[in-house]
Amino acid sequence: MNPSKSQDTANESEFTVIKQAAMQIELAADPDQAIYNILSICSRQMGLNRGRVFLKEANSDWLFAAYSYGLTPLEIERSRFHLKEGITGKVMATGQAAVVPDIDLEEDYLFRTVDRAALPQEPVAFFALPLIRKQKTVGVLTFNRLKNRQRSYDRDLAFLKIMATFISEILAVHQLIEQQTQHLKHENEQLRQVALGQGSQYGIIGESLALTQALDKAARAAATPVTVMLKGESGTGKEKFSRMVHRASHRKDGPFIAINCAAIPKDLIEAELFGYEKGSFTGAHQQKKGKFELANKGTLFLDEIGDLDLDLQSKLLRVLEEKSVTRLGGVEPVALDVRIIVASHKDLQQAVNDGRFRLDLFYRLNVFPIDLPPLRERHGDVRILARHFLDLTNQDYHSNVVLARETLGYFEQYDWPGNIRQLENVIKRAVLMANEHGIVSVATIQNILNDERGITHDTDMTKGQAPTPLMQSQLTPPVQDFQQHTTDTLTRSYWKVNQEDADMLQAALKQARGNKTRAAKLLNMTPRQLSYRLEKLGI
Ligand SMILES: Nc1ncnc2c1ncn2[C@@H]1O[C@H](COP(=O)(O)OP(=O)(O)OP(=O)(O)O)[C@@H](O)[C@H]1O
Repeated sequence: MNPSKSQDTANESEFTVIKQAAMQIELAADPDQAIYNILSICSRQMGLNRGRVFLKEANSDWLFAAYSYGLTPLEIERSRFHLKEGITGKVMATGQAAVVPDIDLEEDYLFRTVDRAALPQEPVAFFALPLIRKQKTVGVLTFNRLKNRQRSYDRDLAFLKIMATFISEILAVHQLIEQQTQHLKHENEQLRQVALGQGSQYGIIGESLALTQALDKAARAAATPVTVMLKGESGTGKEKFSRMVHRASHRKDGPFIAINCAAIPKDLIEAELFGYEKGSFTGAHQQKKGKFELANKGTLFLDEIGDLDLDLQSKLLRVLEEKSVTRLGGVEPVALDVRIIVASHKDLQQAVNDGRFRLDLFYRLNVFPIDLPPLRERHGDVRILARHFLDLTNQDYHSNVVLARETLGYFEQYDWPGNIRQLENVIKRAVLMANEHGIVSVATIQNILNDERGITHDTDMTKGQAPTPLMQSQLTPPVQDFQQHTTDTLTRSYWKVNQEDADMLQAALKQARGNKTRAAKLLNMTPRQLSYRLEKLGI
């Protein structure tokens, strides 16, 4: 071949190799792969063998082969040089490239990595180039090649300088990615801790993204006087969040007053909310402050706001607009300084569309909505909550019950229509029904859930349709007064008394050694409710 033609071909193939090597910079996120590819290209296409990239070990004066091509694991392990040792050490110290034309004639060549016998018998050359970043030597790139080849040392050196630049670039980009990832991880962890800390401080347990987002919003709302609307299915923690907003706000030393608009008979709720003057209606024997007045300088939580009838809705709107309340039968308005938090498991927008909720009131209340996720969307939280409720129940019952591993798995795939309240209730019941070894099996949980099949969980928030009221027990004792009524309604939500509950009542009695007051406490009901149920069930 004529010499200039062969030179052209060599240039062309070198250019192709450089292009291939340059493309590896795109892989900088995976430096193992990117640098391995470059060292492999150098060996296979340029005859530059046993490529190694030496970097400094953290907090030591030793260099090690962080990346290599064509070396055995043992050779890689032996590739360690002190900063003052050999040619590699010199290049690291001086930042100058070194070419050893014949390693057998070079005193500083240590033969540490590869035995001489393992190399070709003919003379072998060695190249060592500094890897430079911001004028600092950060590592050394080394190769062997046969001494007697057509390509000049200068030409190989020039080519390797380009490779060293690519490798330095890859290391730098990788370091940047690592730093940024670490920074983001750190930031994420801090945010997670803040959100978790916010929650656990207020007894709100869980780590899921959906919950953390809700916690973050609640924390923001707490810092302002804004009206908050908590939206979520029954048992998702609306009351718990309302307490958090109050306690995290500057009103925390003021009163927190909660009222469940659905639990109070229609004809009594107005007096409950706004108060009344003595003699204003039959039975009003003395003046009474309403919830608004009681919540002055604090927070008023109006739960199930969607259950207020239209007439009361307009009265409520007036109070909110005028920031004052006039007791029933009174004339003097009382000025109010109250943060309002409302909650509804109903879709209030739908209620507005259906003409069941006033649009102007909706706008006044829906200033800062916070969606509370149902348990089925809080991935990972079911396990944490289950363990949390188990600990609490074990403490309360002085027991040491554990959940079988499969039980936790079963919990995770269950839909939890009654959300956290249902999970809490199921755990309490499960502790009472654990086997003689104190283990709760999946079968026990299935029995408990089967018992509950008659309960209609009101999930209007997700379905956007008219709610079906929670099934009330046929055996509900007569209501004594508002307070009792409210508490009873909350406790009763998951109590559907039927023959199947007999087992549980008996288990509680056994655990309480026949003491009904203690058994009632274990079951989260009043002694009167327990006696009533025992009587009806003929126990
Ligand atoms: N994230 C949570 N961590 C621990 N316990 C929780 C959490 N959320 C709710 N709970 C518990 O679950 C039960 C139901 O919560 P809460 O009463 O706040 O729900 P709700 O949405 O107001 O229900 P409803 O709409 O039926 O009134 C309570 O016993 C509460 O303490």
